[in-house]
Amino acid sequence: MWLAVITLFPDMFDAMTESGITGRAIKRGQVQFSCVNPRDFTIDNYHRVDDRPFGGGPGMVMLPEPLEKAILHAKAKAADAGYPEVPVVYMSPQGKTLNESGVKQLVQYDGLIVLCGRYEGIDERIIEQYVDQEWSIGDYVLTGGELPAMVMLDSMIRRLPDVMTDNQSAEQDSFVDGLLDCPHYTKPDVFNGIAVPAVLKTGHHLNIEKWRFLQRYQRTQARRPELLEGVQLTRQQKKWLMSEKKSESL
Ligand SMILES: Nc1nonc1C(=O)N[C@@H]1CC[C@H](O)C1
Repeated sequence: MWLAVITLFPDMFDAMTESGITGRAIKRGQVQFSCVNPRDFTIDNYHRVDDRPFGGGPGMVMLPEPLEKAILHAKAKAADAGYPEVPVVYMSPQGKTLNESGVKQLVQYDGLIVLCGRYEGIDERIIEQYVDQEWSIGDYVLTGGELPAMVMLDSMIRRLPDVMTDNQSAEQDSFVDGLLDCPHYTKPDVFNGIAVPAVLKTGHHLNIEKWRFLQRYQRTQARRPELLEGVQLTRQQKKWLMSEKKSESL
């Protein structure tokens, strides 16, 4: 996957490119990643990238010209790399709230240009002319779009084929089928007097699968009941649920 991030703070992305599973995917060439800094496209002596908002009010707004030049530069780089049609995604609280289905949609693209705002945001005319999708990581305001971009890109990169090894599989993640994740345990058998649930040590894979499903269903029911509306249970899961409800009613 070809990725370019337009940001005034490219060094922030070292957290994603220099370590972990995302860093490994980039080093392996599974992801081509680069940053484009709008400040490199300024023409004034002060390298201005922002100015005061028309109509007054607090804060500053990112100037459209450096952003336009940075976007066009990123599009040209993508085309040179063999990706002529790369969507531009702008991270903003006004965007659609990112969730697992949004990640699944975004990771289908061959390439993406991610635009990170700062200050009060960017000139609206850039959004109107160049932004294809606006995405938000939640209803709160941050100082910049860089952390939201890293959150979104992290969730996308881990879903690319062969990025996660078998035992890091993304298939059993939370939300992958609409349910929250089950509890996880590792050594030691007893920690601070609390033992690992016995079923997990039986080696009986079907019983373990049943236990994990019931834990996920009950945890979702207790913490995020609204998620259950979109859950499609398998025949086996419905049977497990029925038998659990019967045993509870006894
Ligand atoms: N929540 C979010 N999800 O994506 N982006 C944000 C976010 O708060 N962006 C900041 C708003 C002003 C500043 O320009 C950057």
